[in-house]
Amino acid sequence: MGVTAALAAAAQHADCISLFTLLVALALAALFVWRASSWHRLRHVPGPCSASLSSFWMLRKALSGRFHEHLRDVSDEYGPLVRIGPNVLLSTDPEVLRMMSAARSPYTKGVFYETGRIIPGEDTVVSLRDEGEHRALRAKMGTAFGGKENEGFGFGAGIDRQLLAFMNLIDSRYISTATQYRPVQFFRKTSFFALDVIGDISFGDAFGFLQQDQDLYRYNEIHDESLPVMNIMSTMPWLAHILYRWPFNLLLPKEGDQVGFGRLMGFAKSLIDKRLQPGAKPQKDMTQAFINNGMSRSELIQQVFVQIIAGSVSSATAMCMTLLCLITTPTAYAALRREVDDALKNGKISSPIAEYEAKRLPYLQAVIREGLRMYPPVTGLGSKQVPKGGDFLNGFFIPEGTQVATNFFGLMRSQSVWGKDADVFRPERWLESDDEQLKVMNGVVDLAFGHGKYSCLGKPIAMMELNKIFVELLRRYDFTIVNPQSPIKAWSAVFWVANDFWLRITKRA
Ligand code: HEM
Repeated sequence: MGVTAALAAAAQHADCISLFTLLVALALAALFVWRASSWHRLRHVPGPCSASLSSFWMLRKALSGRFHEHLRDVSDEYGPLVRIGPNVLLSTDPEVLRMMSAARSPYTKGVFYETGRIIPGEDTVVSLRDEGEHRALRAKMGTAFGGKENEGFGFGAGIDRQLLAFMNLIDSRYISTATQYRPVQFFRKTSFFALDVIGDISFGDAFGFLQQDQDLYRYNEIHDESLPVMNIMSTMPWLAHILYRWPFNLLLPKEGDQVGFGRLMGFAKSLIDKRLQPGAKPQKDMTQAFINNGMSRSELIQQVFVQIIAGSVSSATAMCMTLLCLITTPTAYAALRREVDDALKNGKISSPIAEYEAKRLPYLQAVIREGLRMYPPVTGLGSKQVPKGGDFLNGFFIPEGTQVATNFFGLMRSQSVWGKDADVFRPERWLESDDEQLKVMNGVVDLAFGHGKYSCLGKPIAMMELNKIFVELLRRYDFTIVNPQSPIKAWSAVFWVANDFWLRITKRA
C-alpha cells in the first residue's frame, strides 16, 4: 500500500471514529436531558437520591426479597410520601390510599397492573386499566362473589367440604406421637386447601390437591418460581412488553404444557368450553354466575386464572402467617384456645364452625385482624396513576401521570397508627381500644384488601376461610415448630413466597 493510500484510509477511519464519537455524545446528551427532566418533575418530593434517578433502587430492593421492609424503612425515614423511582412515589397515608381508589376518584390503575396479565395481550380484571371496561367487567362479577349461584347461596358448603378434607389429610398422614414423627410443611398444605376451596366454589369440584396430597402439575412450585419474575417486572413494568415479544415469549408457559401455568391454560379453556356447550347442565358455582351475568368466553377463561392465582396464595399466606404468630405467642395462643374451648363447652359452635358463630368470638376476630396486620398478604406496589391536571398529595404538587404506590407493609407496621409495639403480634390491641381508635385501626387494616373501585372481590371468601380455619385447627391439634431458630422461610415478591414452615402436629388430649 502506498503512503497516500495509507493516509486516505487513516483519514477515513478517523472520520468514522469521530462520527461514532459524535453519535455516542449525542445519545448521552439526549439520555442526560431525558433523565434530568424526569428527575426535575418530582424533585421536590423527598426520598433516596439514587431512587430519583433510575428504577435500579427499586429493582435492587425487590431482588433482596425484603422489599416490604425497605419500603417501610423509607417511609419511616422520609414521611408519608416518598419518591422511590423517577416517576414512582410511595404512599403510607391511609387517606391518600382510600382517596385514590374511591368509587368516583379520577385516579386510574397505574402501569404496574399491566404486569397482571397472564396471557400476553389478554386483560384480566386485575390488569384492565381502562376505567369503563374495568367497571363493566366488575359489574358482571358481583353476583358470583356474593356466592349467589352457589349451593346454599354462599361459600360455606364448599369451604366446609375442603376444611374437612384438610383435617382428614392431617389426621391420616401428619399426626405425630411419642413413637412416630411426621413433620409437615404446613404452608404447602394450606396452599392445597386454598386451591381446593377455589376449585370447589368456582368450578364445582376440588382440584384434588388435598386428596392426592401432591403438588399437582407442579403448580405451586412453578408459581413460586414465577413470582420473582413478576416482582422484577413490577419495578420496571416496561419489561413486560419485552417479555411478551419474540424471542422471550418462547420462554412463557404455553397451552399444552403438562405442568404449571401452561397446564392451567389448557384446563381453563376446556373447562369454559364444556360449560358453554349448548345444553350444558347449569352448575351451582361461581362460574355459573359469571356465565349468567354475560361474561364472554375470553373473559371467562381469564377469570379462571384470576380465581386460581388471586384466590390461593393470599389466603394461604393469611392463614399460615397468623398461625405462625399464634404459635410463637403463647399468651395469644392460650387465649384463643380458651375462647374456642369455652364456646365448644357451651354449645356455641357447630362442626365445622359457621361463620356467624365465629363472628361472635371476640378474641378470634382480634387474632384475624392482627394476623392480617402483621403480614398483609399482598405486598406489591399496586400503583395508581395521578389524573390529568395533577393533584396535591401531602402538601406536594404531583404532576399527572405520576405513579403512586401502596406501602402495604409500612402502613400495617406504622408506629403512628399502631403505637410503639407495632411490630408485636398482640391481638389484645383490638379489644382494648376505644371506638374512635378502633375506627382508625379497622380502616387501616381493611386496606390489606385494597379499597373502593379496586377492592378485593374475594374478601368474603378469604374472611370465611379465616373465620373457620383457626377454630378447626385449635379444637383438634397442638402444634410445635420444628426449627425454632428459623420457623419459616418467607420473602416478598408482590405476594409472599413461603417455605419450610415445618410443624409437628399432635392430637389434643
Ligand atoms: C387474605 C386474602 C386476600 C387478600 C389480603 C387480598 C388482597 C387483595 C388486594 C390488595 C387487591 C388489589 C387491590 C388494588 O388493586 O388496589 C386484590 C384484588 C383482587 N382480589 Fe384479592 N385478596 C385476598 C383473597 C382473594 C381471594 C380468595 C380471591 C378470590 C378469587 C380474590 C380475588 C381478587 C380479585 C378478583 C381482585 C381484583 C379486583 C379488581 O381489580 O377490581 N382475592 N386482592
